[in-house]
Amino acid sequence: MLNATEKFSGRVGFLGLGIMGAPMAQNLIKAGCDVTVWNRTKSKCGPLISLGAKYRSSPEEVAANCDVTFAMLADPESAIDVACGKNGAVSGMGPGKGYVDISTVDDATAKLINGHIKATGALFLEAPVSGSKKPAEDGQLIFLTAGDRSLYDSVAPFLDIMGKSRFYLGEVGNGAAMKLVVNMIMGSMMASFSEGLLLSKKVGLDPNVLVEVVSQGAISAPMYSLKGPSMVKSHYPTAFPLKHQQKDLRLALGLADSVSQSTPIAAAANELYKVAKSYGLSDDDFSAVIEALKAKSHDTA
Ligand SMILES: NC(=O)C1=CN([C@@H]2O[C@H](COP(=O)(O)OP(=O)(O)OC[C@H]3O[C@@H](n4cnc5c(N)ncnc54)[C@H](OP(=O)(O)O)[C@@H]3O)[C@@H](O)[C@H]2O)C=CC1
Ligand SMILES: O=CCCC(=O)O
Repeated sequence: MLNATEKFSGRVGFLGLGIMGAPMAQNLIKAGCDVTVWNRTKSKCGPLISLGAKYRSSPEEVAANCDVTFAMLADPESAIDVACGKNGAVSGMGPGKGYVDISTVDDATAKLINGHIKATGALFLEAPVSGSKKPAEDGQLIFLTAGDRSLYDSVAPFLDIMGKSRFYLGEVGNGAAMKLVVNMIMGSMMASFSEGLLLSKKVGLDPNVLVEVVSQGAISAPMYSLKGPSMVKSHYPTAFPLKHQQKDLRLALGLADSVSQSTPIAAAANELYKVAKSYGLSDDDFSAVIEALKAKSHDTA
């Protein structure tokens, strides 16, 4: 089993090589880690194999051949399937091993996977991340972890390759909850920003100037400066897929419901993302939510 003094010497598995998983695994390889990859669509493993990664043909085989296995999957369904399904990672786990799920899921999913992993004698850590495609490429992610403290300590050197900071939040479920609260705020912020861009244009202002004004004041956020100029041009190059933002709002609303917390702004934002999905924008960046508002006001400019 890995420990903090055996920096980078353990065998590391990585399941899920999408927008986030691929650059995260790449950073581990570039740092000299012994990485074995698997992805549902095998072709995405190619570039990482070229960089030195090993390949195994199922999550089970990856887990069986690695000390610690990371998973970065789309949603609760895929996270459960890859961990607990046929030839899933659980089948290859056992005492001395660890499973770290980085996917954004709800607390019930994190607890379910934790239960299956722990039943094998292995350790479990949930570790969803804040930060998008570029921070993943730059090793600047923020890890929101919870679960087995000893696994957290063991994998800290790997988290530090992929990220700039890490939080340990205690019981399994707290990582998912923190991530969902953060993304609930983010989804509402983007919906509100979209309304502002369209309103500024409708009243004859230059939305590019609005972006500049916002960037200099108290509501400045990197997200606005980063996405605003493209949104003005109706360009939505995908960093965080809109379908995932809507999934996170849906899960956050479920979390709020479970504790009878009122979240009317997030609920309204969720409806907008659902409209955007119905327009075929699921795989565009989540900033494409602005298109839902354009259609509502019959403004296609
Ligand atoms: N993009 C971002 O900015 C961020 C995303 N996240 C979260 O990270 C996770 C991954 O995001 P991202 O990389 O952007 O997403 P992508 O959609 O790019 O990648 C999703 C990954 O999940 C795999 N997958 C999907 N369904 C299944 C399934 N049924 N069985 C097996 N594998 C499956 C995909 O495999 P395949 O290649 O075969 O489709 C792919 O590897 C999500 O939970 C997202 O919410 C968190 C922070 C930032
Ligand atoms: O889950 C996606 C988060 C994107 C970000 O934090 O920029």
